[in-house]
Amino acid sequence: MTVKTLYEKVWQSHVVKDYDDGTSLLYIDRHLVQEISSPQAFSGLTAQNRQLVRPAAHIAVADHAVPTRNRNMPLAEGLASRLVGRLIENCEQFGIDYISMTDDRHGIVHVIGPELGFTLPGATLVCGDSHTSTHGAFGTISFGIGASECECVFATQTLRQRKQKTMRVTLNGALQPGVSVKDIILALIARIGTNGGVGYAIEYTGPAMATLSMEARMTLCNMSIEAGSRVGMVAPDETTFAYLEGRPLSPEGEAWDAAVAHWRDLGSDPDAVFDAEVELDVSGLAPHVSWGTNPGETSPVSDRVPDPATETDSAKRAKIERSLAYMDLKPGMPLEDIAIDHVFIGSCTNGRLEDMRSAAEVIKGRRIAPTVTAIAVPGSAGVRLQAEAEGLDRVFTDAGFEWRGSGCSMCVAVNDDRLKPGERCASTSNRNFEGRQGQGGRTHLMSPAMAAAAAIAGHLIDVRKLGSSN
Ligand SMILES: CC(C)[C@H](C(=O)O)[C@@H](O)C(=O)O
Ligand code: SF4
Repeated sequence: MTVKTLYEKVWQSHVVKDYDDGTSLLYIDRHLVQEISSPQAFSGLTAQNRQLVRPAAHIAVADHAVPTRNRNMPLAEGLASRLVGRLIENCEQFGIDYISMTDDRHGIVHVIGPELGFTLPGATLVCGDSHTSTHGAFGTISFGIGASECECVFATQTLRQRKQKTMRVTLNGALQPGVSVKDIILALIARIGTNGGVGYAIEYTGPAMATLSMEARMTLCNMSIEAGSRVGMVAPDETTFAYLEGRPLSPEGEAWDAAVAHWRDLGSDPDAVFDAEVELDVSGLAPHVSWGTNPGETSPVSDRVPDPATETDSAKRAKIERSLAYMDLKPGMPLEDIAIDHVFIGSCTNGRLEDMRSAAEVIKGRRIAPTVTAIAVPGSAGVRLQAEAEGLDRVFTDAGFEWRGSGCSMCVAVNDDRLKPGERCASTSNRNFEGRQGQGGRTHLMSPAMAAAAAIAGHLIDVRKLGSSN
């Protein structure tokens, strides 16, 4: 028996057929469906008069376009009502479980998959959404697919794919207080670049990794795609099993015991060889913020805005110049001098309970700066309800935040939550592309604690400088 990595084990157990060109037909266990990427796939099925081979393998939810306010009101005519209406019709026609906006299971696809126990170790899971890498935190091969691939999964429950190379990212040391997994992934992307992971399935491992909660692991795997990697994975361990036990769709009784026994064997063999190795010591890591227009344009918050004049590579220099022009930043200014207008705490990267807790801890007993508008948007109704049970909603609203209903919201500005041209936002989301949070809007990516600190200070600031509020 040859030694294998986690990725190779899960891959091999799903191969239906290997082709001569190096691709394989993979069995796909599960498929999450959202309103933006599915209409074309459903139309394709209808046009060819095809049915789903396994309707129970799919769950649908509208997360991108739905409003985060007034959720009990009918949707006003517009994009959201068209997209949601179409998804409901399609789910009825094809027999898919549709989770409505007012359902307690509602949320961003990548938040509810794990919450429901739909995401399981050793499985293959796809979604027409690039942040499907999130689910790899469970030792799942999960990746984003295009509309025609969604159609293929609906009709055949298989996909023809090329196996990725493997990259091991070893996280050494231990995080200091005030520093979080978001800082790890931002630092990693700054180091390897937004193309550094292209063609690789990343496995995160190492002493710092082992101590991370499932929610933190999801944040890590979520942003693998921002390093160019479609797949990010973590080997299942006791933390994974404890998270999944008792979830609505998790196996039960003897099936649970058998599943755990299988999942324990999924970890990479000790002698397994990876195509690429990256090591990161997280001990001295400072909180990071992005200053540019891709997630790799990120620095420790104590740094200054880079000066393009010091960059010798002309293409890189031009990119920095363009980023600074769009972001309206001056070379050499301290990052902490950047004043912000908005704060967004949410998204499939950092809209989970621990994120809400960590932001609430910073703002408790404080008020947001008078120049700032701030929203906290739980990634799911489950997160919202649990946060409310802990009184976190009051912590946010007492500080001047708005507390909203679940969805993608200001991460992508497909609904009404968006920046106006020229506005600047401290955001816990994953993408800072031009116009991402609204046309002409400017995004600085950071952790929930750092975004909370920015809300209080009115500008970017190292959360560790704020000290304790009470
Ligand atoms: C709308 C969707 C297809 C898109 C994605 O693929 O990721 C969105 O979720 C995003 O984050 O940009
Ligand atoms: S929260 Fe943002 S990144 Fe995640 S699925 Fe929604 S739009 Fe995409």
